[in-house]
Amino acid sequence: MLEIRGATKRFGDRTVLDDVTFGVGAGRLTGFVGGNGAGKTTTMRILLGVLSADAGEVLVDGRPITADDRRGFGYMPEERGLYPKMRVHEQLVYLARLRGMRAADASAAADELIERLELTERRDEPIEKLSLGNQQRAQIAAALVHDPSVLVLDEPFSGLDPMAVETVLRVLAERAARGVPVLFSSHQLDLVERLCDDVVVIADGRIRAAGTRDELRARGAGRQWELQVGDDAGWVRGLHDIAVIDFDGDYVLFEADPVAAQSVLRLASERGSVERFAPRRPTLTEIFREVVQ
Ligand SMILES: Nc1ncnc2c1ncn2[C@@H]1O[C@H](COP(=O)(O)OP(=O)(O)OP(=O)(O)O)[C@@H](O)[C@H]1O
Repeated sequence: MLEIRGATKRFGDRTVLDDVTFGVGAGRLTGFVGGNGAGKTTTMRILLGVLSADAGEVLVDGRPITADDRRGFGYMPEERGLYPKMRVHEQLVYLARLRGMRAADASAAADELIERLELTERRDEPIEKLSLGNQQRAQIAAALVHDPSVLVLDEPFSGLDPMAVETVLRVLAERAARGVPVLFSSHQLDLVERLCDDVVVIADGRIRAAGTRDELRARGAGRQWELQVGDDAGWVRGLHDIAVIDFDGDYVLFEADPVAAQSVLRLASERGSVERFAPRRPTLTEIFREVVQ
């Protein structure tokens, strides 16, 4: 378990992180979402120790983090940092050796990742000759090659095509399944919604929501309702204490408190058959919009 507690960071007189607290559980894929300038990169740099916080602490398994813990981390920084002239396999072996791996193990780990990330045909090409998407895959391989105990990845999916997203996701999910806490930032809420076990939302340097993906979605549930009736549902639009969001013949999506929603259901069943009546769980994008307001 990786945790950050009460982290505050100021640049000059600007507070860019304000009492940031959240955890990344062992074996959990945790998405870190927030708009431009929200504080994701700054938080990740503090987790990695490349930036120090003005207040707060970073913990591993409940105790203060050490330099030794950090040596075991895998990090994909915002400013991608591979050597342009080095060849992919050579680069990965070099990085793994820096982290103390034996030459044969480093080479085997590099080859395994090259295969898993579908870079086999680029194995011996210099990084600078690769397409941007392939450079990104090589970056991800660089973060993983020394078999890290924790993974912190800044926008690992940006610039990847949908097939590459799936490939990278499989590799990350596999690491998480081995018990590694995985934190990654992303602007792509649809991706986070699909991929993550847990979600942390940051805006203006403050954590606005954190929890399992399903908890977050359930939090927003209970206000929107879907009703499908046997014939025309137009009468719902004439009701007062509800707000119709979407209407299509025999279907209506509306916002209402639970009591008002129940009275809509009662009216509907008095009028005829009710095919479906259920609360609608909002998407992560909707939750995000709401919590960052
Ligand atoms: N070294 C610095 N000096 C001054 N301000 C900084 C510095 N680094 C970051 N900031 C400011 O801190 C705020 C948070 O930046 P940060 O890079 O953490 O956001 P982010 O959520 O990663 O954004 P993005 O999604 O755009 O990368 C921004 O307003 C940024 O301008």
